[in-house]
Amino acid sequence: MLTDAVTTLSGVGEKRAEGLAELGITTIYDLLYYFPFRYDDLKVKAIDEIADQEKVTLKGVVVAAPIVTRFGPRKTRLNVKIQIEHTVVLVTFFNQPWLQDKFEMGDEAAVYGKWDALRHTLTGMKVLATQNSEHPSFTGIYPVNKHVRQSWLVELVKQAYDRDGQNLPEMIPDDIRAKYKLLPEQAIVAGMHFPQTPEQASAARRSAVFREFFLFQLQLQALRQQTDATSNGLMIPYDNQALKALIATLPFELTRAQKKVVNEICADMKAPTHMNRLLQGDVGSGKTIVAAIVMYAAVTARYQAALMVPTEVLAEQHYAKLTALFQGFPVNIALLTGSTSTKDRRSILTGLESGEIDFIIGTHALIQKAVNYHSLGLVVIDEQHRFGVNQRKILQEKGLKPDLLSMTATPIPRTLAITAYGEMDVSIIDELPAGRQPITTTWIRKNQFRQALDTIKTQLGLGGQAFAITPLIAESEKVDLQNAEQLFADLQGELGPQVSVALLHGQMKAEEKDTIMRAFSDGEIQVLVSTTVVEVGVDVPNATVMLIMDADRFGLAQLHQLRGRVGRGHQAAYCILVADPKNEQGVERMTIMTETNDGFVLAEKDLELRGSGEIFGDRQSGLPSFKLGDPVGDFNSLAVAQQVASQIFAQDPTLAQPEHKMIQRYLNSIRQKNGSLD
Ligand SMILES: Nc1ncnc2c1ncn2[C@@H]1O[C@H](COP(=O)(O)OP(=O)(O)OP(=O)(O)O)[C@@H](O)[C@H]1O
Repeated sequence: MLTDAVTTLSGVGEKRAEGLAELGITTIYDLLYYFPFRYDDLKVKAIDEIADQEKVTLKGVVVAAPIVTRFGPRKTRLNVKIQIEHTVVLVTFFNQPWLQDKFEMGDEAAVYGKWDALRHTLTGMKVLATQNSEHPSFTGIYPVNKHVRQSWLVELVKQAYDRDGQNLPEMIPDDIRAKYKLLPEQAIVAGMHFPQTPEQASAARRSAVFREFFLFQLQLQALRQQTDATSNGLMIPYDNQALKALIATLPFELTRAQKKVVNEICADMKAPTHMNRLLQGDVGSGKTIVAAIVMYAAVTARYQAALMVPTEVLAEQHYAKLTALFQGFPVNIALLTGSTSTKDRRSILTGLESGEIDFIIGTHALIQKAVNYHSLGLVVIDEQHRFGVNQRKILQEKGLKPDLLSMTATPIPRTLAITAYGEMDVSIIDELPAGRQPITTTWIRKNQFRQALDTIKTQLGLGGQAFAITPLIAESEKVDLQNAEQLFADLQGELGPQVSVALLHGQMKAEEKDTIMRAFSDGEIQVLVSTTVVEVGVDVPNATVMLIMDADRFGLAQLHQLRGRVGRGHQAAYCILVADPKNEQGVERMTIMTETNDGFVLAEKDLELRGSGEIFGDRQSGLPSFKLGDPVGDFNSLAVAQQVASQIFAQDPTLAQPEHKMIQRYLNSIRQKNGSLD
């Protein structure tokens, strides 16, 4: 059965089951829908057919024995020459010295890698068996981990498919499937896992992407139905005088744009309709204070307000800020995250239920089953694309259908926003607070690193602080950490012991991260070396330098977010991108970063470049992330899925018709899965 555990398949022991669970696979169904993220075409090609940078397999005779050389502290290079007809090709493998044993002079070798047409060299990625007729030449590559290897996973999928592939329920109703020429489920699964040709894979992908969007849109529709059902939502009659009193205590004047959006949001909250509003504002435009003001509005009308943010670092920071802001005001604020102690948690839960706590700030800990609210009237979600629809839905159910305000720093076009999030109103903060100095962005090559050091030294001399960021390379946490540690050591060495440099990374305990962030915020730490845990929302106005290593590995939206961590005070600020881009796109991204500070311009460019699937890690794109589909590249599919899902709900609101039974069951199962997050 599809609901059986993967352990019912042969060969799945405890360790492997654990490894699979880490990948989100616990049942046969999960396994069958765990798709490759790309395909490698291992077919051997002739040299003159290969395009520059294309990934290909070359087969030839080893004509020079392999040589391993070391460079840098822990890096190696393995060179081997193979002859293909009359051409000798140099193949280089980085950091895989053990492959040396795979090459014998005079033997035939097949190597898969990336072709450099100019130099006639191949950067090797893997060595293939030369007689591999039983292995298909077109193979899927899956995200895996140390207990789950590619080849084993493929075998396991086959086993599951042979056993249960014919039992897959059809999620997409027949008429829709026929109308849009979509494959049935079994064909989707087979085509995604075992395609013979690129064409078969892309046909399967087309249907699989639609299916993914369709299921997502069904959830959006369910959420919408729920909020519509209370056709008159909450009326929050806030106390305008109290708001004015709060605003009067701020150390700055609100910008015109901030005043405008506060008015829009407050009017919406006061109206008897349900609020579903998106607040867009570029990095540093002052969204947090807007959130604080409208949350206070809810409190003055005796409702509770919740602020949900994507990381603990951010939750801590907002908590500290809001606590300071509301000193002297009758507001009881609490913080709830995954690392809140059991004792504190218990008293917070009691306080929320009794209504004693007015404001709660936290991560997705806020939607755990055990959390009950007394009178939740307003929910603010920061960087909503980091949360799933269902997580939003659960938070909604926890209150009296509270008003909802989502915040994002990424300006996405309205049609795209609506299609990706459902119908909503949009408020925009279109100006930055007065007195901000533009950030000067420069792009340097790695061998010009000295220049970056000079800027950092000068800025530290002026009393400023610096961030130094290394990218997350999802394939290996170990390498990420190594890179960050190396940069930390380099900077400490260069800047000398009188400068306090600290390292912050994703694998640290929340408490540790928090202590470091606080010390940086208080100016005790001058240089903070970090993996991208500081990317969103961190606010340290005294920081004036943002150094980003391997900047070409980031997408534009993410670079803009990172850059937005500086230039938040009155001093001039600098963003230094260090990168040796490997292709045109990388060069283009670096260049445009140096040309504009405007988030809107960058967002447009980002969407334009995304189409080609170039961007590395798009968590900052402001859009929900899908396993397969790309809301930009596959926009049409997303739009059709929305249309179809909304028609289904319009015709059959209770999903009682037989052809919608599967959909109803699916939505219920999702609900149960996420409803028990504890
Ligand atoms: N009207 C204003 N005048 C001066 N400073 C302001 C104003 N509004 C906010 N600030 C300050 O600007 C900084 C950035 O504000 P905030 O953290 O709210 O930005 P944000 O929009 O949330 O940015 P991000 O998306 O980068 O997190 C803060 O230090 C805040 O105190």
